[in-house]
Amino acid sequence: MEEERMEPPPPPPYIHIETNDFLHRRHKRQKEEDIAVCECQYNLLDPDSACGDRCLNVLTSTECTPGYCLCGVYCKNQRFQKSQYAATRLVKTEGRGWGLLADENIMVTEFTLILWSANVVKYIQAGQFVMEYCGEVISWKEAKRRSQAYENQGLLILSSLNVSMVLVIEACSQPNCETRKWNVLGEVRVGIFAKQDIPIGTELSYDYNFEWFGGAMVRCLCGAGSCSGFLGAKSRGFQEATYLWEDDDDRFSVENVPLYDSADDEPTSIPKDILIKDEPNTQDGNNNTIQNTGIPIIASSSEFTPMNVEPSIASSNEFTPMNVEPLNVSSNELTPMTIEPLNAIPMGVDFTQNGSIEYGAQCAEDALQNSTRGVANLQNQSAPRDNNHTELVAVKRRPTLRGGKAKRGMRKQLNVAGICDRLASEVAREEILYCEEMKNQAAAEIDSLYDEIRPAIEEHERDSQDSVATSLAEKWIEASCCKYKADFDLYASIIKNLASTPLRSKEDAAPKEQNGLMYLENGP
Ligand SMILES: C[S@@+](CC[C@H](N)C(=O)[O-])C[C@H]1O[C@@H](n2cnc3c(N)ncnc32)[C@H](O)[C@@H]1O
Repeated sequence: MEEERMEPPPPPPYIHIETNDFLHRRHKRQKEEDIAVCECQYNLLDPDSACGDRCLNVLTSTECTPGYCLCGVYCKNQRFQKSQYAATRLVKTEGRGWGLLADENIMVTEFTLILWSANVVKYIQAGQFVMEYCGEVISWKEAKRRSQAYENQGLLILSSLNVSMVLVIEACSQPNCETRKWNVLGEVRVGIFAKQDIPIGTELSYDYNFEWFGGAMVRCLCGAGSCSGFLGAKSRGFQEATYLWEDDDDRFSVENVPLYDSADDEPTSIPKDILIKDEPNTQDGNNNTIQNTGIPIIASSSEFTPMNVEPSIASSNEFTPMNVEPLNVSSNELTPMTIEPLNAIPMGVDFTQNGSIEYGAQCAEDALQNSTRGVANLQNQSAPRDNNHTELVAVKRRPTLRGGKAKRGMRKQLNVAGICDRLASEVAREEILYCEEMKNQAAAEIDSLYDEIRPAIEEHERDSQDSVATSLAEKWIEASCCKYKADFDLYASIIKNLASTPLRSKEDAAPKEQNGLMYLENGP
């Protein structure tokens, strides 16, 4: 990175700017009650006393407000306001256009913060302020519009003559600088700070955290060992465009990010009195385990075949055979079943024409629909073969689109009432309906919470600087977890009961028609 001092060729004409230009709103005025006043008092013998590293404002990345800081003109915590930049100079780089060199030794100072109350000593590194990152401040909407326009043009055009020197700093995967946000007179401002000592003559760099929206892919020439090859290569857009994606590849979907060890969870939130109704458990220890070998499972119509679902650990690409243990029970008996928590994303079970079973990771609704269909199809097969029974049909996977977004639109509405209608056991129906009620409540709660936080989100999007309050974020996370848990409980309950509860006989349950579709038919 070290380059010899030489006179650079003249750069193209530009106007050097040192303030932000707000395009979508007025500049914020700091209210008096929002002014943070530190406790520093200037001591001639200790220059660091005037808002140095121990200043409460410095420690919270807030600049002191002139007229309110007791250190007056000695206050050292007004670097953005006074444009106290490090000395730099332009340099023409090899293949990367113009860059910026340190024109003085830029230092990282280390200091100690003592948290007296907890008696904890913590070291914090404070890098020297290099310069402010300033330019046009635009709304998210405008940012999206511009990125779309750049994408359409296939290139990035900096059409403005107004240039902050920061715009010349190069991208690097092992940069010597970083960006930090500071609160300056009520506005958030972004600065470039040294991450390490930078000797004079060294080129400055920081990680752009560049979001790639499409268009040209720019090869990164930073030369760092850990370089990812292209500008924006770490961004989602770039990765989606360059990785090989397959159906059901849910790498980025939120559902698949393991957040906690579910072994610590309570098994279910369904009240015990609903789960343990005193219907007899007729499981008789039948050990006729059928391994799934692709042979269709055929049972007589009077037999009810509960499924024993073993806990399975599967990635979306792995095939996990499932043990199906047939049990002979009379249609009036209920065999409750325990489903162990799955250490995997929800499994979709597709029954195909040749009787083999396909497993695939899908979203919970998809899994449920397929399981429901699978069980219905399985039961179709249970009647004698010579009576024009509906054949098992090949289940075509719906295409999974990138990012999981489009999948949402394709989800089918779950017909809980229809499923319940087919079950002979009152307890099973009650349990499923209870779970549905819980799911609806959780959905209503998250909807009303969204309405509550919408103003904060909109404000956040407008200003792109005020964080959503932690308490709101916590509420949101809690409500989301409740919603996921309620969803899971409902699906688990349906799968369990479909697998373990006798169906109502044809006489009991006339086929239900909805929107021209027959649900959960047991055959003619
Ligand atoms: C913010 S500008 C930096 C100033 C630029 N060098 C110039 O002369 O205008 C970002 C552009 O610089 C180039 N650039 C910056 N860092 C780079 C790197 N590590 N490898 C390749 N090109 C880089 C890319 O063309 C990028 O779009």
